[in-house]
Amino acid sequence: MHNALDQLKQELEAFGHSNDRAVTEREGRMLNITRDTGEFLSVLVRATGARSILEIGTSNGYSTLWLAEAAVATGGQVVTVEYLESKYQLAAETFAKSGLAQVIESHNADAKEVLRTMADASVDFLFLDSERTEYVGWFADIKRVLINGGLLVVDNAVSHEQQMMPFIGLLNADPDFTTSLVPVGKGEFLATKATS
Ligand SMILES: C[S@@+](CC[C@H](N)C(=O)[O-])C[C@H]1O[C@@H](n2cnc3c(N)ncnc32)[C@H](O)[C@@H]1O
Repeated sequence: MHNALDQLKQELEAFGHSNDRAVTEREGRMLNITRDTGEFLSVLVRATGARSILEIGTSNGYSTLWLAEAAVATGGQVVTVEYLESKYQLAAETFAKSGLAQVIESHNADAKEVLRTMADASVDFLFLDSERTEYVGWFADIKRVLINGGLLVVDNAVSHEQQMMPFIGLLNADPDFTTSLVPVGKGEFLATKATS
């Protein structure tokens, strides 16, 4: 374990917990993934050898650190998207301290627009942790940008089961996806694309 990086992760965990306890308004909350989800993402990126990694929902960059650390191991790159300027700036500070900035491309943009302009089959690994009510509308582009054999991981599949149902229903009903719900953290829904 890289000590300075782990120290930064621990600081962000402590900040996220205290901030989110004190702040009620959603835009001011960090809503970070849990540490075990970070570990799980790290294993998945390494095991799949993913190089082109897209994260939707940066917040202050905590989950990005786990993805970027694994991307170093695979020789990959993480593109991360956050539409709130304030959180994009917080994430920039996180990345500058992380020693991982060289593998992170951070965008202050609406994920819908980023997805719309991305090339077909350009993403190996997509981590989706954003505005859940938007996911159904993004489904066609998510499917289009994933490579054959690519992996989609969606956070909050257990913590927000009802809200996630329409999107998970789409993935489960699509014969091009093989899916699994994993009870790690807030519930990670995995969908791998394999079109013939
Ligand atoms: C749950 S938080 C992400 C937490 C982050 N993945 C982590 O674990 O550190 C969701 C983030 O998605 C952002 N977001 C919501 N809708 C978005 C959109 N349409 N495009 C880009 N970002 C969006 C929110 O501003 C928020 O910061």
